[in-house]
Amino acid sequence: MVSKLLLSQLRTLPKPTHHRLINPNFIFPLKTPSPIHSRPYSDSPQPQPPSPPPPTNGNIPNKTKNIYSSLNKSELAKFSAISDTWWDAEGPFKPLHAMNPTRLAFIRSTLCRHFGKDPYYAKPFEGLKFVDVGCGGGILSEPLARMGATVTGIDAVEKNIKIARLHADLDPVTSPIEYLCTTAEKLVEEQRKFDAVLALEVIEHVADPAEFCKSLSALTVPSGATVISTINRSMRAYATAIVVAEYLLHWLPKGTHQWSSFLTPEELALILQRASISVQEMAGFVYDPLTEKWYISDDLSVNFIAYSTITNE
Ligand SMILES: C[S@@+](CC[C@H](N)C(=O)[O-])C[C@H]1O[C@@H](n2cnc3c(N)ncnc32)[C@H](O)[C@@H]1O
Ligand SMILES: [Mg+2]
Repeated sequence: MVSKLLLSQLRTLPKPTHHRLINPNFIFPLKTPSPIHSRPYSDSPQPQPPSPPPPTNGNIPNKTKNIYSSLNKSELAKFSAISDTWWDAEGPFKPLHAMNPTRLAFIRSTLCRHFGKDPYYAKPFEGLKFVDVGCGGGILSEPLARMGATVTGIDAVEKNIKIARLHADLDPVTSPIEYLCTTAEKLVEEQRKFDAVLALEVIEHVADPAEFCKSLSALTVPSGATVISTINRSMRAYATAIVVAEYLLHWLPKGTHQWSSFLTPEELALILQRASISVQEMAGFVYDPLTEKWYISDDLSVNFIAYSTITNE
């Protein structure tokens, strides 16, 4: 009976496919270092890299301006459909709520070290400007604001930004958060700069991770830091983050993640390096089903996070 139920759940499971970075149709300049935005950012005409490959998988083409767009329409539709559940700790974002204390511990420790702040102080990030790229309903932006940061939260889904705004306005400590429905590349065009740029669990949902990292780099001040988390493209991640989390335990809606969109830690480090970002520290997040808690670990095989700095070339 149980095995029949499991089989019926697994029948619709997609098989792992090639990652887009190794997909022959995906043009990734492996040999020649890609031209990177100049720093400081200038909107005067710059030598332009060759046009990106035509968007696939629902990516939104930007024909009018010929600028890169990180938007992947089908990925955004998934988040739009569940936007009203952001603050339901038992809903589809349960894993992010559960992971939040652990990832905030990593952020507090690495960024306090980076900015020479006291991690034991209640508001160590006072005086620093942070941008939370792909902020969703604000479950990371809010604790960052509580730790004293001046936070801008951006998301491409309008409904997410509305939820984030409503929730932040419930508390005077979080109400100063600036929430914008926009993209990292648009903020780059506006020449916005931040001390720390965070994009947690977003890169696996964007149209082109390498270009996305260049935008994150361009948003970071030269002495700043970036923090990126995602899921490793390992068989273990396929088994746990997709088969178990989506198909067996229903923590996330089926189809939330495409295994082929995951990056290995090495691939992430490589595309960050090409965006003038140098990884300083990586850590894994491991779930313990007995305590139902997430822990920081050296095991990068499923969920992992990277703290990086800007390289001054
Ligand atoms: C898994 S959620 C992560 C939310 C938040 N960073 C966190 O960890 O709590 C991914 C978010 O990224 C947003 N997103 C996806 N692609 C985006 C893009 N190209 N630009 C901005 N936001 C994007 C989605 O709308 C969604 O809210
Ligand atoms: Mg994700």
